[in-house]
Amino acid sequence: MTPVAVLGAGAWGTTFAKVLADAGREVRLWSREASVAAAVNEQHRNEQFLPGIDLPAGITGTTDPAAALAGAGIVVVAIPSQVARGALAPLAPLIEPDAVVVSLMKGVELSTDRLMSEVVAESLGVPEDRIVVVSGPNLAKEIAVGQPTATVVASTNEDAARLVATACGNSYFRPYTNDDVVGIELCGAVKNVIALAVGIAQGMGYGWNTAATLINRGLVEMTRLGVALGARAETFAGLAGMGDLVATCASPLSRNHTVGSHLGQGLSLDEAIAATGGTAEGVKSSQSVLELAAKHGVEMPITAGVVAVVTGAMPVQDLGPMLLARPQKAEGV
Ligand SMILES: NC(=O)C1=CN([C@@H]2O[C@H](COP(=O)(O)OP(=O)(O)OC[C@H]3O[C@@H](n4cnc5c(N)ncnc54)[C@H](O)[C@@H]3O)[C@@H](O)[C@H]2O)C=CC1
Ligand SMILES: O=C(CO)COP(=O)(O)O
Repeated sequence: MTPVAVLGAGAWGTTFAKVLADAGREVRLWSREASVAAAVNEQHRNEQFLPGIDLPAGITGTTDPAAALAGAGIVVVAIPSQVARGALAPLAPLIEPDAVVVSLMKGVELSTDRLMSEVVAESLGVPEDRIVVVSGPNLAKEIAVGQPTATVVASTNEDAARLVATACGNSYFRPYTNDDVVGIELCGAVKNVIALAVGIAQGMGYGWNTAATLINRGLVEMTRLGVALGARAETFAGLAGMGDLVATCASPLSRNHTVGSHLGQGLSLDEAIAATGGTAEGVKSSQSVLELAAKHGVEMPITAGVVAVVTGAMPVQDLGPMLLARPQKAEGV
């Protein structure tokens, strides 16, 4: 078995490295922070991004991308979506010619509206049949302590999906394969936007009826966009769609939910992001998701409302009244 390289040693990159190591793989974890790489090697810890978790000895930290990538048959990318292209492009010559590249990222690139599988393929020069995406109800802090969960491993190439599923499946992490890459990626990106909306509502003091309404109508609008982009409607009812909506919209561990909650309590966007810490992808991806929707003539009212709030075009108190004032209609996608 070849080693696995994980690029990005944040909360999820480090946790996924642990998942792989617990599944028996040798893992090289590339970090841009020398202190993180040193702590992984010397203390088997990453206190900066994943505090309190002991990491297996099978994970080696490095700041040298060549050392991480040499001989790696699987390369996992866990870098925030908006900086992924710039971070990955210089690494293209270092990727092994037959390596499978896995995106763990849940966002859509601003200004290009590209999905992360497209960003990875373009920036690393890897063909679509060697790209895999992993998405599901996967809150890093729960998985890092071994709580059971499932995920979806998606690729247009079934062999590549199986390779990655075999590499990461262990006693607490259960992967299901899927060939609907576009659908799985949209699930991951749009659920973050809906989690912002639910967080806002809960921060304003609203309860579970409001949350359930946003989650369910969020599912409808993410499905509508997905179908317009060629995804299968049933993908959105699966783990990466409904499953991750439940996890992200309900858990205080979600950074997107937390940013939303701070906004609902009256903090400014900058204050909400600072008070949350970590990467809340929905803040920027809400804008690229809405642009994608506009290009395809798809209506996404909750996403539009979140964009209006995070761009400062609408006060947070107006989000609910705006959504409820929309014309009545029949239920359905
Ligand atoms: N944390 C979680 O529970 C989950 C996160 N994800 C997704 O994984 C991706 C990464 O998220 P986290 O690891 O949680 O973020 P994080 O905020 O914990 O860590 C971000 C990591 O990216 C690195 N980084 C930032 N800018 C960089 C650059 N320009 N070049 C190289 N490295 C850079 C940081 O050094 C850090 O290691 C996001 O797309 C997120 O939506 C997906 C599932 C679960
Ligand atoms: O994607 C996640 C859970 O599946 C993590 O959500 P946050 O990025 O909102 O923390």
